[in-house]
Amino acid sequence: MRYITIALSKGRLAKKALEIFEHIGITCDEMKDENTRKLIFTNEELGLKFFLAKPSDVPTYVEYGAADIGIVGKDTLLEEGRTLYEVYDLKVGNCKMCVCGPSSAKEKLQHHELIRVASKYPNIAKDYFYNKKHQTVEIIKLNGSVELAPIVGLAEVIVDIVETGATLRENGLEVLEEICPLSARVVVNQVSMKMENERINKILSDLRKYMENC
Ligand SMILES: Nc1ncnc2c1ncn2[C@@H]1O[C@H](COP(=O)(O)OP(=O)(O)OP(=O)(O)O)[C@@H](O)[C@H]1O
Ligand SMILES: O=P(O)(O)OC[C@H]1O[C@H](OP(=O)(O)OP(=O)(O)O)[C@H](O)[C@@H]1O
Repeated sequence: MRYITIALSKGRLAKKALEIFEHIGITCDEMKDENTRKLIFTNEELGLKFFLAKPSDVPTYVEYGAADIGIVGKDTLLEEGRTLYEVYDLKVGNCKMCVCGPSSAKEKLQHHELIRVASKYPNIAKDYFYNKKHQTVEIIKLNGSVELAPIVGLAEVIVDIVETGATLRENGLEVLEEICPLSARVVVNQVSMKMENERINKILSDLRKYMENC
């Protein structure tokens, strides 16, 4: 029997995803060992393989069929723009994508001034400013600690994830505009959905039943 392969996003979402899979009888104890350097894990009994990948790579593995199913944040899906089926909202990892900055940047946004926008998510930032707001801005790609950008004068505002708001508060920044809500999604390779329909649909319907009873 062919294995069904599931790609999980390393970091925040992996633990939450593994917990949900455990509730529907899909376990992978080996993967919980935080000291392991192993990259791929097999549950022979269930005919499943799991692997952990960098969140931004999960949609790539799923689009190419190296993984049949993926668990990934909506932010990553929007940013990567891959061709796959987004089938289910797991309603965990809830946060939102926002334009943030010091309160002094509010007016610049309102007056559509030519500002610099720093983000780990340049495509989301472009889509928001160019297509939704019809505002010309300069987008600067960063890889983390994006809140630094307005503090040190690299950009007037940032486009980033806000969950509790603590990072913004502690750095004298605030949400200036909300772009969209985010959460973890289940995605499926388009060919696998047809070729392995029965087995994939069983996993999806078990997930759905569990989530409905939460
Ligand atoms: N407070 C939060 N900050 C960032 N991401 C969050 C938060 N809450 C939930 N998420 C979700 O978790 C995912 C990111 O997880 P995590 O922060 O562990 O990875 P990362 O550090 O962004 O990965 P990378 O190594 O690619 O930079 C996001 O894609 C998002 O969907
Ligand atoms: O609203 P909060 O609860 O403070 O969470 C939001 C912060 O968490 C994330 O950063 P992360 O910890 O992933 O580090 P990074 O900036 O290096 O990506 C995100 O980019 C924000 O900075």
